[in-house]
Amino acid sequence: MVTHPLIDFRTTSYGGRSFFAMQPIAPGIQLLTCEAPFAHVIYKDYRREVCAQCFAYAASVFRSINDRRTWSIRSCREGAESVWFCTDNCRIVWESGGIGPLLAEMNAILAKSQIATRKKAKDGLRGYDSPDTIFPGRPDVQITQGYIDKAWAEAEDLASSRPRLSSYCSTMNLEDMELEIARSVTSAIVQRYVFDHRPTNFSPSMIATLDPWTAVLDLQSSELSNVQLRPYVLLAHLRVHAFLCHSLPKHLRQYVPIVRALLARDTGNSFGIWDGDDRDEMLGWGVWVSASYFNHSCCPNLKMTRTGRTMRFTTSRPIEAGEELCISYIDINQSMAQRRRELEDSWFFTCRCQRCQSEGVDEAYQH
Ligand SMILES: C[S@@+](CC[C@H](N)C(=O)[O-])C[C@H]1O[C@@H](n2cnc3c(N)ncnc32)[C@H](O)[C@@H]1O
Repeated sequence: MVTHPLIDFRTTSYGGRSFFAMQPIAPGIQLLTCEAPFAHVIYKDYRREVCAQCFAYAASVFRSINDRRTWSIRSCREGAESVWFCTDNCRIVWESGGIGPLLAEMNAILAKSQIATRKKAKDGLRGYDSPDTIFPGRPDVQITQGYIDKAWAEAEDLASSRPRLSSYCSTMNLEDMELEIARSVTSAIVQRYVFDHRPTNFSPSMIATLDPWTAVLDLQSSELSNVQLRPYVLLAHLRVHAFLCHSLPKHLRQYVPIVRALLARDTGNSFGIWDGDDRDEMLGWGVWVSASYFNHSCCPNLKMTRTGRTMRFTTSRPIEAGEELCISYIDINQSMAQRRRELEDSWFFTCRCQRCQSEGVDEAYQH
């Protein structure tokens, strides 16, 4: 990981690894830049309104002109889905990067595959939608790591037999959100493929980090907490895995073993792709790998901004030597109880930041 010379990376006593200031740092200093997400998806409803290269949102740019909501510059290649851009320059950058055009082809394959299986599902055929026939246990069992491992072992076993997989998947009615998850995972697979087949004169401008996969595996997994809190997530992930094994072409299928590791990490490490600083609309999500090492604080000292695909982290106040460098994962203008609930429900941890600790002490004192 490439970081600023003023910052150090070490383990905290309360919440895994984090960044710290090695000396006093003035406000407005940019400490980390993450070029591009390793995995990302723009939601279906926004795809014509969000530039595929820089994520500019048409409705924000043309706010004063009510009828202009979609971009008009389009890449429309045979065998690939149509993709929209805010400028010709964005289209040219996207087309020259190698990842974009391959991803558009893969997304067209996924969309076709989903339409075919959905039609059969509507015709009354059953397939992958009866989890108990494939996966061990029942929804009312206590979910342990062993339970999840067993379910994944079953899913991998299923994927190893092409006829069984085709029979299950041929009538699978993938939910819209599952397809978004599949697209996000596919963006990581495509990026990994392009990285592995990069030419010797390769320029890393479109690739998230120089060794993206090792960095992703190093991120904290929240698989168990996520599935314990929302058991339906396990089935959704297993369905996405089966769908990708079934739908992706052979040269990308070899990367499907990364699906579980990625899904285990993306919930606790992804950032929303928002329309602007006011965060009115979330257009999709992405994983900017090294940005995921910032811990949360309800009194953060860093501001996070996105310009195009790039995430930047800048000091928002004077920082002392040794101070932890934190961003906020949530809206910090909420009460302590609301903040705590949101962090526990969406991020699976109890906040131990200084503000929560002092407000917690105050609260206990009042009772
Ligand atoms: C996005 S990761 C941050 C990097 C993480 N510390 C690591 O070692 O990979 C989020 C995780 O960090 C920990 N964490 C972040 N902020 C925290 C906080 N304010 N209080 C307690 N744990 C926190 C939690 O374990 C949470 O699931």
